[in-house]
Amino acid sequence: MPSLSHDHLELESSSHVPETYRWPPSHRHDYPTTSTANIPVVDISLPEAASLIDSACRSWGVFYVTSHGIPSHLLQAAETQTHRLFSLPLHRKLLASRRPGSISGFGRPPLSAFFPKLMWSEGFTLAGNPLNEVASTLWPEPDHDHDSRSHFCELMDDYKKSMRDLARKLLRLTLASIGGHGDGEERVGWLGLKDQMIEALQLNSYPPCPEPEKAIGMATHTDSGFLTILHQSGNMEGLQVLQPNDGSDPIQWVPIRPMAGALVVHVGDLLQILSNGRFKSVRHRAVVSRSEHRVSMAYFYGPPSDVKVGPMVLPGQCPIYRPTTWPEYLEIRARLFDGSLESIKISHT
Ligand SMILES: O=C(O)CCC(=O)C(=O)O
Ligand SMILES: [Fe+2]
Repeated sequence: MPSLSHDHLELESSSHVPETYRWPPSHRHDYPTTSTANIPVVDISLPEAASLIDSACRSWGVFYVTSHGIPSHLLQAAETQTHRLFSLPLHRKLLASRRPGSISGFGRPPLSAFFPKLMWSEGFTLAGNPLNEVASTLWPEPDHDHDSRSHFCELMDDYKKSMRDLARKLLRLTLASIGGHGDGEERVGWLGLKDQMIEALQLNSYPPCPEPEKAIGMATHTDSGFLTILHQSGNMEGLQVLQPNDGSDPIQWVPIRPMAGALVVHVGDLLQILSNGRFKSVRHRAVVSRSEHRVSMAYFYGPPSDVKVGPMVLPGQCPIYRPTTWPEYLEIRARLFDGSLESIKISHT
């Protein structure tokens, strides 16, 4: 496989999509794309927010959240920082490359390993490592880069804190509807382990593509944690979700367009496990544009690393998944990818 730097040069300078990025039509057009669909919108200030979330997680596995309390200037400033990071020279970004076995750093998304072609994107994962360590790699000159560094750290810190609070609120509302009679939260001791919940911030950059119909920004996948909160560049399409097949509608790709004042929330695999299959993790992907440079910021939220997540079941129900920790589940995904949830199903025959 060509080196990342070589790929990147191709990405930046090409007037066509090189072979290594050219996806077979069967991958890109596996299902038709629709232009309209009623993606649920949940105003979390409403008294009925928990039941709206329950319905959204059961039907779509994705929803827009409004009244989330995160100021638009913070979202905008974090987006600007993301653009700044990706516009750094390649050699700087490569200094912060993801090391083997690590989640953090610059590079292709780990899910690349499961696809025969490369994706038209760059990613940067901020997970666990101190922000100033990352920032001093990207902006190494102590005097000249001091402001860039501290600005980046302050903003990303604020952004992560706001996302953490929102994710916690959303998870509480979600738990109210599983495990019976609103007692979900008391039945999961780990939600009290506030500081040990695991988070990761994934910054994605999708440069303009000369032949967008031949490339894919991010291939079809589900997210692995409980919830993902996604902010995307305003007025730029890219994210699509696969409409779940409820037997009546055909399976189709549905664009999740940016909505002013709203963030996008995805149900991840661990929430599907926790809810014993009541909620479905949403399959999604990102497509690219001929003229626009889109960025997105995905905040992943999950349990403390040593907590086994198993189904919360009502009396008389059987658990359909065996308990797993997030790191164990990531190991399974690294081997089986799409088959991971199926592989931890309990057979009751
Ligand atoms: O860029 C997007 O809209 C999707 C990003 C995504 O799915 C991810 O980072 O897991
Ligand atoms: Fe995702």
